[in-house]
Formats: sequence, C-alpha cells, structure tokens
Amino acid sequence: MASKPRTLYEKIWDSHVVERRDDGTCLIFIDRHLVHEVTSPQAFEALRIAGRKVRRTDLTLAVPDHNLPTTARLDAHGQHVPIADPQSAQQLATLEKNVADFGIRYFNATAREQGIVHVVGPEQGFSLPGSTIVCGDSHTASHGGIGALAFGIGTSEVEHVLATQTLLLTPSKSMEVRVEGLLGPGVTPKDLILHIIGVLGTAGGTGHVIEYRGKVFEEMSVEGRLTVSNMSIEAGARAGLIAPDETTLAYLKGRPLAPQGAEWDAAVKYWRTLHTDPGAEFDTSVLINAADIAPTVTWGTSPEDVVPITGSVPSPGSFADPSKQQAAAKSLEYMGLVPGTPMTEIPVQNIFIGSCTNSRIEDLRAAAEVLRGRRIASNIKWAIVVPGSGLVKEQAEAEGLDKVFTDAGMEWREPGCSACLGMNPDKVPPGESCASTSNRNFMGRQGPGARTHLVSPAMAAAAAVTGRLADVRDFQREDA
Ligand SMILES: CC(C)[C@H](C(=O)O)[C@@H](O)C(=O)O
Ligand code: SF4
Repeated sequence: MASKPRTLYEKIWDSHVVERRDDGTCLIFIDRHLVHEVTSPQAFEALRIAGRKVRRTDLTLAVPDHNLPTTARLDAHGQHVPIADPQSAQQLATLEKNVADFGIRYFNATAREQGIVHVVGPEQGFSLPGSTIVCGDSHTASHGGIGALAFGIGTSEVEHVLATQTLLLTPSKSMEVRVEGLLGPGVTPKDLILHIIGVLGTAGGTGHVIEYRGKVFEEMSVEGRLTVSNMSIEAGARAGLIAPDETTLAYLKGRPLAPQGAEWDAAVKYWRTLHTDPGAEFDTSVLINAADIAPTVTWGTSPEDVVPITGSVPSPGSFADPSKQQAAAKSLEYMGLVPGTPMTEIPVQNIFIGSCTNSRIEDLRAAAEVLRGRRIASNIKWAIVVPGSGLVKEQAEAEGLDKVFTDAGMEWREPGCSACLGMNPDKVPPGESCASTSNRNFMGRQGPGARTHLVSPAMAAAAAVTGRLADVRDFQREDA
C-alpha cells in the first residue's frame, strides 16, 4: 500500500517522535541544541541545584553573541579587553563557567569560530537538514534554511533539553508560501521575506510551520535561504523550512561538524528524501508573485509595516482595520514620519549592516558592491559593518571587503548581535534613524527612541551613500 503523501514538516516531525501521547502532544528528540549567554543561566542553575548533568554534550554548542561588544577584544599586548558593562560581563562569565562545568563545546569571544549563534550553526555544519534544532532564541527559525526543523524555546525548555535532549510539543499546522517567478534586479532574499511578512502580517503564520516553495528558493543560495527562514518568526510562525537540495549539500560538505566519509554518504541518501511529497496537503497556502516585489523597506515599528522603496509613507486611514489605524498612527509618531512622504526622502543618520538575518559573506559582498569606490554621505553619523562570525570576517578580509567599507567611511567590527538589539554598546541614539539589515523594527529595539528601517544589505549601502533611504537599482553600475 502506498503511504500517505507527507509534507517535509511531517517527515521531520514523524522521524523524531519518541512517544505519542493521547492528548496529541509528542515527546520529540532534539538533535541539536544551541546555547547563548542570555537565555541559558537559569537553565544551568536549575540543573546544578537538581544535581543533573547535560544529557548530550555532543549535541550542544554554546557561543556568546548578544552582550559582547563588537570593538577589539584583545589589546595591543594580546590581553583580553574587559567588558565595561557589569551585567554583560557577568552574563558572559556565567556562560564561560557553565560550559566548563558541564563540559559543553564552546567558541569563546576570541575564537575564530565565534559569532552569532544562528550564523555559527550552519557555518560549522552543526545544523543539518532533517534535524530538530532548538535554541533559547526566537530566530532559531534561521536554520530552517538548510531544511532543519528549528525553533526558539523558553528558558525552562532550555533546561528540559539540556537534561533530557527531548521536548514535549504539540504539532504545528503547515503553511505553504509558494512564490511564482523570479526576483528582479536589486531584489534580494531580504526584500522577498519583508514582502512576504507584509502579505501575511505578523500574526499570519501563528501556529504554523511555513515551507517556502518555488523556483526562487531552488535558485537561491543557502545564505539567502537562511535570511528568509530567519524572519519566519516575524510572521508569527513557529518555524520556516526550505527543502534541502544539491545547493544545501554543496554548502555543508566538508564543514567541521558535518558528517564525513561513509556517514556523509548515508546522510546524503536520507536528506535526498526530505521534500514534500506530491499530493501532500498543507493546512494553509499562500501564493506570492515574485515579479510584484521591489526592494522593500519598513516605515513603522512592526516588521509587517513594509512598502516598496518606490512607495511613500502610508496614512493611518489607508488601513481597513481600526486597531491597525491606531497602531500606524502611533508608529508614525514614534518614527517622526509624515504620511505621503516618498520613502526615498527619509533621511537616516545611522547604518547597521549585520545581525543573524544579514551578516553572512554574501550579504557583505552585496553591500560592498554598492560601496566600492563610494563614500558615505556627510549626514551619516555612525555606520558599522558587523560580520556574523569570525570566519565570515576572515573571508571578507581575504576578499578585501573590509577595506571597501573602511574606505567608504564605515567601521569594521568584531562579530556579534551588535545594533540588532540594545543589549551591548552598539546603539542608535534617541530620535535618530537607522537603515538596518536586522529583523525587528520594534520601538526601542536598537536603543531607546531609536527609529529603525529594515532593509537589505545592498539597500543599507545605498542609504549610506545617499544619507536617505534609497533605491539600490539607481546604483547599478555601468560596467556590471
Ligand atoms: C535575547 C533573545 C532571547 C532574543 C530572541 O529570542 O530573539 C534576541 O535574540 C532577539 O532577537 O530579540
Ligand atoms: S542578531 Fe539580533 S535577531 Fe539575531 S540572535 Fe542576535 S539579537 Fe536576536
């Protein structure tokens, strides 16, 4: 008898069920657990009090990222530069103690491999297709870009996974976001996901795991897929997924923590079965036309507040829903924007290129491409480029990208979460605007009173050159 066609999500879920309970919940085996300094201290403390060990240290990887300053970590004498903020210093010291006490694999602040947890996982080949991956962090959805079922968990769940390597979960609904056609020039995976969130809304994906499907994803690099999947959470989804394919395999082969030799061959055989079967049904389907998408920017304080760069600031009255009208009015006041203003007339004083959404090598190449031979505008006060990991940084330096950025007048930093959120010294001053490649434009996200416009790396570079939000398609080079 032919088995019932299944979605990719169902295949991964089914293969990880340890125990199915009568109430529909399942005990799920967790293949990979990523840990950072912010959401792990209480979990380790609880283990300590209970006298428990970490069940599978081999499946756990820790890295500091959120609180680390992105300025030099070693001084001229090779000594560690102390962290000025006492709370951050304490949180990082606690992580160091916990990984040592519990025997967990750890990339410390000065390791080449250190970086943002969601950049490090795929880069090391720790995150693998078909695996279940968790982290006490909402952007764990990123790893869905390589075909893993990856989602954020709370601190008590972090403790549960550390202790048992399992989680008790309720299955999610499945959503297909099918994109027809291909992206136009200057339109990147970031623009695509911003557009998708604009269509779905920040609650559109609630209760669902989204599988992104269509030619555009088949032709997309792994870096781009990670960007798309990363922001699934901003559409309210539990996770995002993109089926692994030859591009995924080429990306993972030879990575330090990926399987090698016969194990690799066996894994590849299995990974090739990881796709949604023809005839499998999704609970929800959404169709997007890629040709409709322009380089996309946000105007408000929710990731769904998107508009093409060719558009203008909307008026609250343009929204049908009264609560959205109110929210829009509040957003516009916070952002200091007037309805009807063309997006390309909005000045910015700060530029942030980085975060787990857009700090991989391709992102830096795209930004450098725009900045090569150009200077940042005179009204730009602060412009930083923060590679997602030490290895991204090395690669970028080998390609001379750091020089392109510094020649343009930007700062080249050490890896970390940086100005994506105000947990470290990289902050946008109150009342100032930032063209940012990160994923959240919430009020105060980049610092109290900071005004965030979410953009792609190429668009951030274009904004740096003009000092306003700008259409990167106007920067297309004659010689390109
Ligand atoms: C600090 C952490 C818990 C948080 C998250 O869960 O996402 C952070 O990474 C973020 O992006 O807001
Ligand atoms: S880069 Fe930003 S979104 Fe990503 S984990 Fe760090 S704080 Fe969260």
